[in-house]
Amino acid sequence: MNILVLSRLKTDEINKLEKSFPDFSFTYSKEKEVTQTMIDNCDILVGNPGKHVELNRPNLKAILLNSAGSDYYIQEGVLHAATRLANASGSYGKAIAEHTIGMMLALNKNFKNYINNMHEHSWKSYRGGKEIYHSTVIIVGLGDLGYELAKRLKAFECKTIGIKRNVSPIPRDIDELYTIDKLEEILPHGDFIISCLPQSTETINLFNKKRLLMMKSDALFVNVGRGSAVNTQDLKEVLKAGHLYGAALDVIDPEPFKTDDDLWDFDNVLITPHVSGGFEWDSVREYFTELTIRNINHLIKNEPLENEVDFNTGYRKVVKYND
Ligand SMILES: NC(=O)C1=CN([C@@H]2O[C@H](COP(=O)(O)OP(=O)(O)OC[C@H]3O[C@@H](n4cnc5c(N)ncnc54)[C@H](O)[C@@H]3O)[C@@H](O)[C@H]2O)C=CC1
Ligand SMILES: O=C(O)C(=O)[C@H](O)COP(=O)(O)O
Repeated sequence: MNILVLSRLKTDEINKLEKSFPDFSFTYSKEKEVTQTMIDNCDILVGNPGKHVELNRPNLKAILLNSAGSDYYIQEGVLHAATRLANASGSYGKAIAEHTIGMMLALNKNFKNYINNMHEHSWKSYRGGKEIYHSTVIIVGLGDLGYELAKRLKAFECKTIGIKRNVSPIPRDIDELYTIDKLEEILPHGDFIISCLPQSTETINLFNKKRLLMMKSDALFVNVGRGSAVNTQDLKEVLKAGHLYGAALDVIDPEPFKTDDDLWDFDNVLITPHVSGGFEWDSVREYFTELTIRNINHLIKNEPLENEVDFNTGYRKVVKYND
């Protein structure tokens, strides 16, 4: 079996992977440097190849993506019908929970202003702010990202409300769980609304003007899922009208975000360039390496893959929480 690895693993993780499958041959490449010959000679692809190579090839038994999102790969004709697809959900929650709490605090506690003021050596203070303590946090798209966040928000004594597509048993650290049809009923109750939604036909533009205005006028909106869930123009209009405490966006539509857009200049907005989860974080690489080993073993035994992507919904068939 030939395994082509594009993911940015470190030496220890590569050794672990190779030791688990001593009879297999491993090839490594950077995502952008992968060639068609490499693709055509491999059985299992680990990572996310770019659009410059043709993936609709019968030799590809499986692609084990290193992203949780699989938006591109599920499109009609991108993969051969025989190719199985798994995503990397479970890998990113811990890193993204820290980033999300960091963004919340940066806006709530005026850190964004204080950092700006340091450039001017200014002692100016701000009286306003917003506490996370005892607040109600609504997590829309409750999967790995949302659950790892909820777990950490319990240290702030928050009430956590999860919203997902299908009903399931209520996970620990989630106080209330609703399906997406209840979104409009729930939105007015949140002090913080966190979108962890995948991109799908159902989620594109979900946060439009009407739903943004349903949020409390001092709610903080955070997006760490996919930018397409939020109508950027509507968000700008709502913020300009003085509604919402602010917005923290690690993902935004479009990406990269236009340099001349005035949203960059809003005092109550924090934008990070889609960096909350990444392979520089140990937690991400560690989980992903173990997941990859488990999935190659599943392939050998012809078993269903962990995180196998459902081509209809665009995310994994079974959502598991990692505790
Ligand atoms: N900012 C970043 O760097 C990253 C962003 N992501 C994005 O976050 C998404 C979520 O990742 P995970 O939590 O790992 O996925 P997951 O598969 O663990 O959870 C996704 C959750 O979203 C819910 N969902 C899907 N469609 C929905 C809908 N229409 N309405 C309500 N809920 C819906 C599902 O029920 C599921 O519980 C990924 O698909 C990816 O697009 C993931 C990793 C990194
Ligand atoms: O896993 C995801 O989904 C993400 O957003 C990653 O952190 C980055 O994914 P790509 O931008 O490489 O698809």
